[in-house]
Parts: sequence; C-alpha cells; structure tokens
Amino acid sequence: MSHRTLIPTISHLMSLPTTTPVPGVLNGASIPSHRPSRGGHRGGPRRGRGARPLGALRDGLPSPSGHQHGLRDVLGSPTGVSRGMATAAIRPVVKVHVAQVERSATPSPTGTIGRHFSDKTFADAPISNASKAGIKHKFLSDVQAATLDAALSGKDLLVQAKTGTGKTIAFLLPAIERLLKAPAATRQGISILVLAPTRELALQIEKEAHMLLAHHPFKVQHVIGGTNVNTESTRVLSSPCDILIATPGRLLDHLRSSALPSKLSGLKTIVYDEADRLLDQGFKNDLDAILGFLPPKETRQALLFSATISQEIKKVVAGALKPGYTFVSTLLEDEANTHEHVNQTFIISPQTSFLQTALDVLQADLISHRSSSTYESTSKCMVFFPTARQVSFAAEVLSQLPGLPPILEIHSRKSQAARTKAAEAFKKATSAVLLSSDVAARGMDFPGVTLVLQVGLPASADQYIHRLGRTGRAGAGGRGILVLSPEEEFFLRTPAVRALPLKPATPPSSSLTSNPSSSSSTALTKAIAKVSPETKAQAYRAFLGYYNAYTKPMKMTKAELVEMAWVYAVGALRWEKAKGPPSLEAKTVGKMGLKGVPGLVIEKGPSGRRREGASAAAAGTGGAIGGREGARNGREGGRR
Ligand SMILES: Nc1ncnc2c1ncn2[C@@H]1O[C@H](COP(=O)(O)OP(=O)(O)OP(=O)(O)O)[C@@H](O)[C@H]1O
Repeated sequence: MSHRTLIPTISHLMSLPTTTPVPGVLNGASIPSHRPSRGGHRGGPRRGRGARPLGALRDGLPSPSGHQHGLRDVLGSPTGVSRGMATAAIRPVVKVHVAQVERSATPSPTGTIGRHFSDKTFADAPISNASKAGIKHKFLSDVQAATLDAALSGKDLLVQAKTGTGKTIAFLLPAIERLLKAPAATRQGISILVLAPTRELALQIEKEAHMLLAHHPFKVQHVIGGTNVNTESTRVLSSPCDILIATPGRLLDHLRSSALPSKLSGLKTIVYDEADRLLDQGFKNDLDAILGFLPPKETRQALLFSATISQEIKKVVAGALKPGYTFVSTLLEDEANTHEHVNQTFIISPQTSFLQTALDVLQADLISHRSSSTYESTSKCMVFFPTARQVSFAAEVLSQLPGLPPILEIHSRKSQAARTKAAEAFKKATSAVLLSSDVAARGMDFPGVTLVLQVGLPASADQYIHRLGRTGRAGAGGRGILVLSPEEEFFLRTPAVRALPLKPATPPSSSLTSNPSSSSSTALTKAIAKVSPETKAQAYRAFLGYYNAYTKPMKMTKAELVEMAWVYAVGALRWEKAKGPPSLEAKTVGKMGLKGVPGLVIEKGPSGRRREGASAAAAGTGGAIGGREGARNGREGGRR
C-alpha cells in the first residue's frame, strides 16, 4: 500500500531576449558578462574569465563556477529573478506553472524508501514497449516524472534535480523515444549527442543507454579522452552510431580531424549532463568550437541537466537553449539541495592531522558497518582531496596500513586504464575506499557508498554538494563528513553552505589528540616515512597551488600561505625539515604571484636552485606545479 503525498514540482517558462545569440556561440555577445550583485563567490574566491588560478590549473580544474543558490535565487520572485538573471539578455520569468507530482513512499526496487520517486509508473508512461522492456525500475523518479512530457514534446529544457535522482534516464529516455518516432529517412548518422564532463561519467551514461536500448535497433558509442584517437575514430565512423556519448575535448579532436561533422548533420537532440560544469569557463572554448560544427540550435532539441545551477550558467544558457525553453526544478523552495536522509557533519582539524582524522573516520565507518555474525564490513567510502597529488600521497600512505579495505584511487594523474579499473572495482566492491580528486565528484553512480569524506576545502559549495551526492543515491541512506582546518572554516560561513544541514561533529578519538604512541598513529607515521620524496614534493606544490587561489577568503597574505604550506610539508607530509622546502619552477612562482615571497625555493635551471627569502636551503627535486598537469587534463575541461 502506498502512502502518497503531493509534492509541488515547479516549472518555469522563461522568455528570452529578442536578441538571439549567434548560433554556434555560447554566451553570445548579446549577453552581458557582469555578474549579478547577489550570488557569485560570496565566500570563496571569485575567478575572473581567463584568470584560472594556478591551483586549478595544476590539476586541471577550472575556476569554481559559483555557489549553490536556493530555489528562490534560481527561480526567484519577479524581482529576485531579474536580480538573479541580472541582465536584459534573459528576461524575468513571465509565467510560473506549478505542477503537482505525486510522490510515493512505496519501497523502491532496491528496498529503500524512494523519497524522490513519483507514483507514476513506467508501465503507464507514454513510451514505447521497447523502452519499457529495457527499464528495470517501476516508478518514475520526481525528475523523470516532471520532465517526461515536456521532453517528449521536443521542448528545450534546463533541469535541476538533486544528485542521484535519476537524471540520466530523464534525458536518455525521451531522446530515444523521439528518435523512434522520427521518420526513418531522417535517422541518418548520429541523432543524439550526450556531452559529459568526465570520461568515467561518459562511460557510465553509455552503460545506462545500453540498458535502455536493449530492445531498440539503435546503437550507442562513446568518444572520450585518454584512449587512442585513431582507433576511436575508425570505430565511430565505420560502425553504426545513433547515440554518441562524448567528453568535449575528445569530441572536438574528432570534429576537427575526421568525417564526424557530416555524421552529426542530422542531430536531433543534444544533452548537456552536468550542464553547469560543461558551460563554465573550463569547457567554454571547446563547447563554442563544438557548437560551430553542429547544425543550428533551432533544428534540434537541447536538454541541460544538473543538480546545481550556478550564477554562471544563468548567463550562458541562452547560448545553448532556444528562446522559450522550460526550466524545471524538483527542488522545493528553501529546500537544501542535499538529501534529508544523508547526515552531514564537519570536523575542524589542523591540516597536519588531516590524514590521521581521515584514517580514524574510515576505521569508525568500517566498524559501524561490520556484521556481528560474519564480521564482514559493508563500509564503502569515498574520500575527496583538493588535488590529484594529495590523493596520490594519501593512497601511498593508506595502502600500506593493515586492517583497511582495498584502497583505490582515481584522479587525473592516473592513466585512463587505471581510472576505469579503479571505478569498476569500486562499483563492484562490497567494502572499499576510493580516494579521489574531483574527477569522480559528479555523476558517478557507485552503489552502496556509506560515507563521503571530504578532506580539505572543496572548490565551491556546488562541488561539495556533488561530491556528497555520491552517497544517498536513489533513496538510499548515507553520511557525509567534511574535514576543514581552522584556516578553511570560512567555507562554512558562506551563504550557500550555511543553508546546508551541516552540523559539527566530535572528531574521532586519536586524530586531534594525535597520541603518538597509539598504534594507528605509529603505523601512519611509519607509512608516511616510506613515501617517496617526489610524491611529497608534488603534494607540497599542489597544496601551494590550490590554496593560493583562496588566500583572500582565508584572509592570508602570500607569505602566510607559504608558511602554511611549509607547516603542511613538515607536519603532514613529514618532509625532512633540514632539506628546506621542495623547489618550485621560477615560472610557476611567477604565475602564482609568489615572486619575492620568503620561504620558497626556486629552481634556477638544470644546475641548481635559488632560495627566496629566509628558510633553510638544500638540494631538492624539480618539477612543475600545475601548468603541465592543467594542460594534460584540459581535455576534460580541466578536471582534477
Ligand atoms: N525510476 C527509478 N527508480 C529507481 N531507481 C532509479 C530510477 N531512475 C534511476 N534510478 C537509479 O538511481 C541511481 C541514480 O541515477 P542517476 O545516476 O541517473 O542520478 P543523477 O540524478 O544523474 O545523479 P547525479 O546528479 O549524481 O549525476 C542509479 O543507480 C539509477 O539506476
């Protein structure tokens, strides 16, 4: 028997300017680039166009695109919207339509209470039997129910719905259905193009598409970075492909060098998954170029989906959508954009104790998910660090420690084969720890994640929300813990974060007291001692690069930042004090604006190194901070 409640789903019809942006150009010239007075990076650093911080460049992450905004801010009252949109280019909402979606507390197929599931069934939905046969779920989720009709009618949609509520089916299903109904003569080449910001997400969407296409004649393929471009090109061009799932950088490579553009001339639907991410600065150039190869937007449907809609996206959506597009949000007004069933806490800990705190939290989760009969644990944790290099360091340390489940790592410094392997292993694992940078922050659907642990400052409130969204998916429960240092506490005071139900937590036993004689602490110290100086030097450089972008909100001078990095090197990485700080390339120091700041060691060239300021001196290793990594990972739009 189902207990039913009526939950409003709010759909806004937006009127767009009479000045249509130039086809094929995102964020066309008609859209002013000034930021709204509200929103933007109120607590975090705001990064201007073209001014990507080094911390971001290092690991290839572009500027955080903005804060999470409450529904009122996104949709707004008429005044709120005009303020939120802040331009004449996108006019205020002219019509508000409040639909009702019936939610059901009927247990979902996974046995959990599906709080984000409607009581519309796929069996009764206006879709083909072939699609019905491919779907294993019974009830449509809120976002699926709220968007199906509009998407089937061919409208352009901008959709916001919480993480893990089934957005993938919400865009794939109607696109496939529309393709099915299209005259056979128009189904030439690639009809549906799905863009995703990371390779892992593209592969995951492809899998979901395979499931939906099980009883359809259509074929799906992917083009993603990190694999052989020529092999990929041959596969896509010589085999049937109705649906292409792509990361922007690699897609552009193909568009520029192969016959792919002609295969896309009949494109019917373009999907932007993690739309706010795809439309931010990190992908802008690639996206602009891609759209230049596609037929005009008037001839195709565009579906933009994300759990977060930042201020940035509001300024650029008009380039991707047709005028008169529909905005759908399944978030209720004033509702926090995270799941009620995911308990969120934070711990304040010095950065030098971060790894000990993480270890204690992981061990506590392991114990709390241990079966009293079999003694097996179902603890499955994702641990996010700000940079790829910090992930590498943590992985080298934690994988040496006994008593932990398998330690997996996924970040931009790993080969694609290793990344895919780690993602697959974590999907299948009953108990494991996945250490990750932001490459796995969005979209990834790992079943049964019991805990998301975020260690260190998240790049933005949105990024915090997306990372947290790796747990509590499809109505399941989960827990989120954020570990911040006193310097990073400003993050909690930013308006978007204050709106979240984040509560202080008592740190696990040994981490803050850091009793050096405790066995866990001793084991950790020994493990850190075995990590290579190069890994530590890279973690130091990455740390410096990342936090360099946050000196303003941390209310720090550059000299204090350098000092903080040195404390981190000695205290957290156990870098040998007598060696002096790991060296940095002069050009990197220049880019970071740290020239002349005391406490840095700058490489002079192949022959030696030069000290800046007053710290200890000694020989060290070379290596760039982020520029090279940024360039390498730029194909995913600068993901970490
Ligand atoms: N109608 C449904 N009923 C039950 N489970 C569903 C339904 N639709 C999707 N799911 C499952 O919910 C999980 C999350 O789906 P999906 O990955 O599409 O979420 P999402 O909203 O795109 O998340 P994110 O914002 O993190 O990208 C998947 O395991 C998917 O199989």
